[in-house]
Amino acid sequence: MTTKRTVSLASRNESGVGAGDVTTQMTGQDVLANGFNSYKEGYETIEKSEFGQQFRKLFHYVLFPLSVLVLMPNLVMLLWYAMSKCDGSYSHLLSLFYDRSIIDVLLKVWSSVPICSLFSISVIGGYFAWALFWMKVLPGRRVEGPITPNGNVPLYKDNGFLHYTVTMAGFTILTVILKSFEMSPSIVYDRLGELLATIIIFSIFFCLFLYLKGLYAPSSTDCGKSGYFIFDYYWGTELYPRVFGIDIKVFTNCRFGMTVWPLLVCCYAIKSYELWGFVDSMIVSTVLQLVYITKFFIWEAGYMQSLDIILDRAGFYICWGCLCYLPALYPATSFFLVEHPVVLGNFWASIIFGFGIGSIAINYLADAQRQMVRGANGECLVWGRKPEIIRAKYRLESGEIKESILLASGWWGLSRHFHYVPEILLAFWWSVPALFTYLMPYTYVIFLTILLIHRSYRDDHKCGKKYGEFWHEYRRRVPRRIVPYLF
Ligand SMILES: NC(=O)C1=CN([C@@H]2O[C@H](COP(=O)(O)OP(=O)(O)OC[C@H]3O[C@@H](n4cnc5c(N)ncnc54)[C@H](OP(=O)(O)O)[C@@H]3O)[C@@H](O)[C@H]2O)C=CC1
Ligand SMILES: CC(C)CCC[C@@H](C)[C@H]1CC[C@H]2C3=CC=C4C[C@@H](O)CC[C@]4(C)[C@H]3CC[C@]12C
Repeated sequence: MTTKRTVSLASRNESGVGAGDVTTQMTGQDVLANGFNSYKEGYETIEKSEFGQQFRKLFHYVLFPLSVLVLMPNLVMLLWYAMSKCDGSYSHLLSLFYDRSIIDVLLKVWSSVPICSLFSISVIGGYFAWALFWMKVLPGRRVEGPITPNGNVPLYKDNGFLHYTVTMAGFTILTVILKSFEMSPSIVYDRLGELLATIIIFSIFFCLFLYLKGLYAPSSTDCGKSGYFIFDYYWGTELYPRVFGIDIKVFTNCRFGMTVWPLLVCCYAIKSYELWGFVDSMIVSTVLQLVYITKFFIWEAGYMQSLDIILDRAGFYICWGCLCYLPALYPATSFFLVEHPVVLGNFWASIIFGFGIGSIAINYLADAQRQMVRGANGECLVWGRKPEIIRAKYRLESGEIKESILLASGWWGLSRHFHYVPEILLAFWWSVPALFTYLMPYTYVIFLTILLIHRSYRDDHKCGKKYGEFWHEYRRRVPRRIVPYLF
């Protein structure tokens, strides 16, 4: 409960905001009572019985995270095995299970590669050293992340794009040097299995370290535990852990996951070139992925305001996910194309490329629009008109009332997560060069669709809790979740 103090929450005219604002006049107490409680009530009706509550708790804190912890490392290795040893065919992979038990198949897969070999330790260790070095020394403007529920404002060095450029340049130089020794970075394609196995094992211990660090030496007050070890290990115990000044989530998500992805895509393209020469399907898919990743690094400061950073703690889900799952799955279409080259011809290659670039552009514009409106405090034009905005109030843990802008026009007026539509489409466009004979090249698009639908619910839940009645007002104005008029 907050102390009963009156706060004027609708200083619309004082702040000089335009016609699209919500004109709600409430006290701080009213907002917190009406907004937060109504949301909570809706949530609590689901948990009617004592049994229901207990089961929900058990599922949320133990069963679900435990399943993810057990399944994901094995699924990553099975994905690699299907890609490299089963001709990219899931039915071929499934046929292994006909005459063997699951354990036998998993043993076969894991034992087919050396774990922690000198090669894999050198490659992964070498990349870690490279990324940490440049992350530390490259300059960048200081960017403030959004204020956390505990009132902390995390600071970042915005050197992601520079880091990406230096790394891609370094990769090009390394490729030339290796060539003079008759070697090639395509060895990464040949030995991906042992690299994945090694990083999986390393990351499991790394997440344990993060769990302990959050409990015994947290970097800020945005930390804590639920009391369930499995859940805390899976979810993390700290929002913004730093080690020797290195922001762990920036490292795992951006300097590792998002940077290793383009490196792998390039290694696979080189392998394809070595096998077949120039193949247009590989080129289209590779260039679209590289444009998308370049866009990500241009927008990296914006990523610091996304769910991964402001809501998800540094645990197995995000850190293990970005160290292992992302490098295995996200470039999977390129891996597939190495052994399944397709000649598209200029016409289809240009059509696919054009749609891919269009989708990337719309996704970027939607993300940028929201940031622009917030940055300009609503004093700007959206699609040539004054933006419709909601000045949404929320309360920090300390009880302090803050204000944020919710944009309800432009891309954000079409649906509440319209930017997910081009995000899914762009992934489709870089997968479709593999055509439709196999399911494998669409694994990422399928995963992404599920992830983003689930994420839209998570975000609604988070924003409903944070903004209460203001979020409901936004939902009334923009009723569709992702697809305009439909869903
Ligand atoms: N390829 C992949 O695997 C994935 C890619 N993505 C992409 O990453 C990017 C970021 O997406 P994501 O992190 O999911 O979420 P968003 O960038 O949409 O961030 C969600 C946050 O934005 C704020 N917000 C919500 N609605 C509005 C509004 N109408 N006006 C202003 N602010 C609003 C809220 O934060 P606040 O608390 O600040 O109000 C909300 O929690 C997108 O381009 C997405 O497509 C996302 C997930 C997976
Ligand atoms: C079950 C888990 C192991 C699954 C782990 C999933 C994570 C690897 C991914 C979850 C959300 C993903 C991302 C969110 C937003 C992004 C911005 C976009 O422009 C680029 C991709 C990404 C950084 C993306 C990366 C993987 C996730 C963190």
